[in-house]
Amino acid sequence: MTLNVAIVGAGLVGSAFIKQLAASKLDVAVVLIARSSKTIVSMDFSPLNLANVDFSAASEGGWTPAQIAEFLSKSPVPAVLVDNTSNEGLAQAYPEFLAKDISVVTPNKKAFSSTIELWNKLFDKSNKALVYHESTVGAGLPIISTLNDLIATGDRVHKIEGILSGTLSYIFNEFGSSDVAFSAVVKKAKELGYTEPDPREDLNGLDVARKVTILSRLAGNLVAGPTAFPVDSLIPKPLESVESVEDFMAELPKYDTDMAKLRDDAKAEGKCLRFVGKVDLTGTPSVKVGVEKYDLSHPFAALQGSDNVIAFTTERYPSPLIVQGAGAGDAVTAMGVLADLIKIVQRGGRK
Ligand SMILES: NC(=O)C1=CN([C@@H]2O[C@H](COP(=O)(O)OP(=O)(O)OC[C@H]3O[C@@H](n4cnc5c(N)ncnc54)[C@H](OP(=O)(O)O)[C@@H]3O)[C@@H](O)[C@H]2O)C=CC1
Ligand SMILES: N[C@@H](CC=O)C(=O)O
Ligand code: NA
Repeated sequence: MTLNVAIVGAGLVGSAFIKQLAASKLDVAVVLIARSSKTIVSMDFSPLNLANVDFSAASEGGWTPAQIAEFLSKSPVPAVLVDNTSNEGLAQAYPEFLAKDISVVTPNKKAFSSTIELWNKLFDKSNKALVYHESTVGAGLPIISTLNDLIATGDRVHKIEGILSGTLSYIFNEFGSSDVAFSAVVKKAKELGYTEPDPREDLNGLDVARKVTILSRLAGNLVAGPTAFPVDSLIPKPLESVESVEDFMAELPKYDTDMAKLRDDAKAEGKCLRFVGKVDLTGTPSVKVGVEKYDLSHPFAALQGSDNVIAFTTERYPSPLIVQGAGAGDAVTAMGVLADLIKIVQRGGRK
């Protein structure tokens, strides 16, 4: 076996990742699979059987990030943490893994949009372990790799602009093109697996703000974090203090007419609504996230389903380089995570 892998998180993305990994026959041994309260582990590093992941047989009790890092540090071959959770604590612990030469692959945006101090630790040149996070922006679409390649080869980014949320793309595509209620489309986006575990993180703009923070930082503009620039929220004011997701979803239909008015006003102008993120580095750097109106002839108006579209305007690409396609969903997100793991295997698990 070339590498030992711990998979933390076996929800929508994690389960799809396990299926794709099993089918890929990649030369790795999965030695730990964890959910929040159950952990399956092979203490002697013999490979777990991915065709039969049975949490019912696992003993109760989740492992802490420190326990997982300690276990992987004993691996006789290079080890990789695949974090398929949206957990903040695990994200904050990546430096502990990197310090033990354990590589990290993840679709979890939390670490990369956290403090600059954490960002610097993740990308410290002295780390021997590797960090790949393609699915943190645009799911499996080649956005992080494209931006990294542009920069590594000496291009200069002028602007990055796009629709970066699969959930909000789906909502505005569906809601904008029919008379369906806003709350019904939000519910459907959740059922389709596009939303964050808590869909309010999509609706309040924070998920897009996290992605824009990551893109801005990779382009060299080290914004302090996702709350350091203007972000529009689609959460009705009276629902901001609602505690549970269930109560929030139950209350949302009361505000359908407000959202319908926004849509109908845009329609009356011959326009449509889109939720966009922008990084502009042409003068004083600026970053923003919010709802904008677009002419129906604009490429952003013609998206389908959960499509994302990202336009990079650079010195070499004054007519922007555009990446477009499904930007959320279990299979397309897992594909980005697996492609990252394959890169780590190809590099032998170390820099
Ligand atoms: N869904 C999508 O389209 C996309 C998702 N992502 C990202 O992928 C990640 C996963 O999303 P998704 O699969 O939809 O989320 P889910 O809620 O379906 O799954 C999350 C999984 O993480 C587990 N988990 C949470 N906390 C811990 C912990 N402390 N220790 C161990 N396991 C834990 C949960 O355990 P349990 O099963 O016990 O609840 C669950 O299995 C998120 O970071 C999301 O932002 C990125 C791009 C697109
Ligand atoms: N909730 C996110 C999932 C991918 O990052 C989205 O809708 O884009
Ligand atoms: Na991506």
